[in-house]
Amino acid sequence: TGHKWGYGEEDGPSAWHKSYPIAQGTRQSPINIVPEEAVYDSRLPAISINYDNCTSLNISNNGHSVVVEFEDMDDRSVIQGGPLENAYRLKQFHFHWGGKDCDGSEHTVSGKTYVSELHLVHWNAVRYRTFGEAAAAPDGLAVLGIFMEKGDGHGDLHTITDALYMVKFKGSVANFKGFNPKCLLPSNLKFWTYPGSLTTPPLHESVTWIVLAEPIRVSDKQMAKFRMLLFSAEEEEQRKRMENNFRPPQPLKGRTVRASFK
Ligand SMILES: NCCOCCOCCNC(=O)c1ccc(S(N)(=O)=O)cc1
Ligand SMILES: [Zn+2]
Repeated sequence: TGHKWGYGEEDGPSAWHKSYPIAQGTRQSPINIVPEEAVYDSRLPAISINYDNCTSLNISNNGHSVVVEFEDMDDRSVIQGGPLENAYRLKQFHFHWGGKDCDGSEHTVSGKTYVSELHLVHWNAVRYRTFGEAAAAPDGLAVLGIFMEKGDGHGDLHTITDALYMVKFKGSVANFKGFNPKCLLPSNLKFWTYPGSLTTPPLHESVTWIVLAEPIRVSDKQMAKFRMLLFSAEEEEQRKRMENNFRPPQPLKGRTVRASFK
C-alpha cells in the first residue's frame, strides 16, 4: 500500500523524501566509504556465514530489482559475528546495477563506483517475530553488501543470470530451488560496518550494514542479462529497462564506519 516510487526523474531517490521523510534521517544508506577514515576495530569478530542448509524458494521481479527468496522459518541459514549480537536469518538477496559500466553500485569506496552491488538481507529472528517487525527496528536487519566489478564471468553467477529471462516483467515469479548464495561470496570476508537503513522506500533505519571490501567479478554478458529485465509489467504499453536501480550515497551525519582490517 506504500506510495509508488521508482528510479526515474519524477519518482526517483531525490523525490522519495516527499512520501518517506526518513529519507533525510540521520542513518540513511548507502554511503561513500572512505577507508582512511574507517576506524579499525581489532575486537570485531570475523563474520560467520552459515548457508549450508539454506533453502532458496523463488526468483522474482518486484519492479525495482530481481530478488531470490529463502525459507526463513528457522535458523537454517544465518549470518553472525562481526558487529552482530545475534544470529540473523537469510531472507532474500537482490541486486542494484547501472545502465552502463560507469556506475551501478549503491555504496562507493572513496568515490569509486562498481558496476553492481549484491545485497544479502537477513533479519533478527531472536528479537523479532516477523521480517516486517524486524525491518522497522533499529537492530532488526543485517545486510551483507558485495561489490561486483567488471571482469571475466563469475562461475556461479550464471545460474542467476541464466534464470533472468523467466522474470523479465514486473510481477513475474519463477521456481528457483537449490541455489546456495555462499558461492557468490569473495574469498576474503574483510569488511566495513556501520549503522544504516534500507536503500529503498520505506528507508527504515533498521540495517546494520556489513560491506565486504573484496569485490566479485561479473562479465559484460552477465550484466547485459540484468539489463534486459524490465521495470514494467507485461501489460504496460511503454517498456522501461530495469537499470540504474541504485540510490546515491547519503550524508554520513557523524556516523563511524568500522573496519575489520587494517
Ligand atoms: N510493509 C510491511 C512490512 O514492512 C517491511 C519494510 O520493507 C519491505 C520491503 N523492503 C525490503 O524488504 C528491503 C530489504 C532490503 C533493502 S536494501 N537495498 O537496503 O538491501 C531494501 C528494502
Ligand atoms: Zn539492496
